[in-house]
Amino acid sequence: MTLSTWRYAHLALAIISSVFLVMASVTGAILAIDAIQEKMPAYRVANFNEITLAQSIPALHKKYPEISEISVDHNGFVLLKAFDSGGNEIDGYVNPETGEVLGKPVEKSAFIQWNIALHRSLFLKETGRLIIGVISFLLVLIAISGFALVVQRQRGISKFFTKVIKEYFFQYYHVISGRLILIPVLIIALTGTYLSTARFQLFPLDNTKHKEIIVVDEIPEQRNIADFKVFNTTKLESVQKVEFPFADDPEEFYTLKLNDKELIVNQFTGKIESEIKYPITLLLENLSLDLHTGRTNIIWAIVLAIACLNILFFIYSGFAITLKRRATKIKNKYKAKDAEYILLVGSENGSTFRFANAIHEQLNVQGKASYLVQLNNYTIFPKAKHLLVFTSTYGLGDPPSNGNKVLQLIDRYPQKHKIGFSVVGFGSHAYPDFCVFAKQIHEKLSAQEWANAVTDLFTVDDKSAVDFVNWVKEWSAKTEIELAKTPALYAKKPKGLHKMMVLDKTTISESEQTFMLTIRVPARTKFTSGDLLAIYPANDNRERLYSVAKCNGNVQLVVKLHPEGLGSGYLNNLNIGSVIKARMVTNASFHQPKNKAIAMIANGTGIAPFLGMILQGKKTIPHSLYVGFRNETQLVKHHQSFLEKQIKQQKLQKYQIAFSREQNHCYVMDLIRTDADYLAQLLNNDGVIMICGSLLMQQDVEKVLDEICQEFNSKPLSYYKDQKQLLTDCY
Ligand SMILES: Cc1cc2nc3c(=O)[nH]c(=O)nc-3n(C[C@H](O)[C@H](O)[C@H](O)COP(=O)(O)O)c2cc1C
Repeated sequence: MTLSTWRYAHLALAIISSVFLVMASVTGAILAIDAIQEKMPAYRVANFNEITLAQSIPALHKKYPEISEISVDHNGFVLLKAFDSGGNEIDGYVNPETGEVLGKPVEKSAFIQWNIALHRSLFLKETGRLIIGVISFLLVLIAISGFALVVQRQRGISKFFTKVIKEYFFQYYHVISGRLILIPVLIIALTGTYLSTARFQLFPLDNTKHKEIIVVDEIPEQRNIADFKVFNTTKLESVQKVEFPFADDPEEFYTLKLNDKELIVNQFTGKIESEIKYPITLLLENLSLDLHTGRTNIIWAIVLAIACLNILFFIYSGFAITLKRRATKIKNKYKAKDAEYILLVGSENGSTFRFANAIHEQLNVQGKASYLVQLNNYTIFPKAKHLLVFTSTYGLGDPPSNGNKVLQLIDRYPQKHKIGFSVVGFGSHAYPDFCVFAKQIHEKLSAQEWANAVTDLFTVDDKSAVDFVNWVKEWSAKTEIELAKTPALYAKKPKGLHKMMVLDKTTISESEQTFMLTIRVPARTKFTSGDLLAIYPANDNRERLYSVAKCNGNVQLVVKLHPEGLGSGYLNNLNIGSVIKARMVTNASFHQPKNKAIAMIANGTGIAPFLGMILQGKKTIPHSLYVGFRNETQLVKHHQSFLEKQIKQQKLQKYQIAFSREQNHCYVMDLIRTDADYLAQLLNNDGVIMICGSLLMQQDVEKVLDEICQEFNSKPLSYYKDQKQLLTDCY
């Protein structure tokens, strides 16, 4: 069967059974937890597996002269029904070796009984049991089709447990957890199905009865139960129930109901008078019950509980995968017969549609008659000038399911006039057959008389917008049709954005092109100085990142307005009270090291994260700052007064400012040179240097620091870099 057939079978079965499966999984998990709990007051004695009936029965008789029955449940608890020598009735769990009463059997709570009824029969009696039986069987089929899908995805049974390539969260964990929990799910499903069939007596019944017993042996004078062979060879663990003889009458016997057979035993001689072996169907029913409920083994009960919860995750993630696949809507303004640009898309999970749609929309905006269609809808396109094929590859270089017929269709529908074509393959180098199906289409089209290749085959690895733009540039140049060439436009839209409000903003002027913004982030946002704020100024996927200071729980940015700057222009246009959509990006490699002396080096807007780090600093840890600006502007004065305040509060040990365009022309490198001794010592004493600002400044500063390290510490700067004593965030 092909991948898509298995996939449709898997999906159809899941849809049909999902509601019942959810109910059965939830109640199943509750009952599995109940089975675990049931074992908690442990009435099972330590050497239970060793005790024989010959040891237990005489011991119990000593304490309880009148015993009617002993039963042993699936937990290994021994339940005694008897009267003691005082004539008191006993009905409880006992120690089988001493007769000590350990506890009373407890009835299942109403809640658990309600769950059992729902799980077994949906409160619909026989009809419900039938439905549950069918659902169990569907679960068997789902597990089998799921197994086949994993085998196909991993390319063979032998690679079943090899690495799964992560495409996205739901797809990845659906496969990963599916592989791990497949066997328990299959066992739950098979045993559930068997229990239902047994309930409806689909297998022939075994009505074997004990033969009529005629006792021929004489009654011995002394009866010694401990010597009965059958009691000596029967351990408690293989016993379900022992029914005791009513009276000292030769017609009364012991009835031993064991796990696999039933025996009638002479109460005077210990002779087995009759034996019935249970039919295999009954043994299977008991085994199914043990496996389905986890009643005999706590570890298995835990596995069952996990498997039930996992079924819920399968259902959720399975539907999330399907919805993602189906989310792609095709909107066409033109009909196939009128269109000049035919965009044929082969896609399994929908991502290739995103790229094709981006081209389709641009052609439409330019008034070109574009028609987007799935590969399998290939037909005659009477007015087509350009055929663009965008297709992914699956399995062993196989087509995606909406493109599995296209190679035959190309043969069946030869176009009637010359058409230019171009093929873009979407695939992943993680798979050995990279973009093989796109190659096949390219070759197929190249062999058609009517087809002219406008470009060579282009390939896109792992949905790379940059790779895609390489094709856009080439096709656009060849056809002279203008298309957007910024990769960000073809990349995935950002997710997880939060609303954030502008609390404060300084203004710019002719002499001051840098401004400061204070933004309130949602209450539970975790961030610290040195992290980045990601904004999307054009409401598309173009992202701009700004290094932040954390001041009183708010984000503080220092931004320089660039003439054509997308991000800086957007931020500058915001007013106090404006709300933006943005997200915080953790920048762990530029977090303030704890309990270490720090020298901070910055130029221009690079001061931003340090303003927060100084505020967050401790009085006992020395922090120093070296910063360079062009001119002494209003904002710089604002920074100065902030730094003075921090010096007074002992959060900052010292700071120095260099102005490159003021009279004395000083650069941040000059400040570092004059403090060489201090910085060399700082590094020697395990301190850290942090640099934030322009890449050019970083290069120059690192050069000077290297000279200092060589001169004072006889070590290169790279030594301290390796020790993580030099942290940088430059742009
Ligand atoms: C199960 C599976 C099998 C894949 N097999 C291949 C393959 O054989 N060759 C390849 O180049 N890419 C392979 N890929 C990667 C996809 O072709 C690639 O992610 C593509 O961008 C998906 O596009 P779509 O979302 O439009 O289907 C495979 C992906 C998955 C999930």
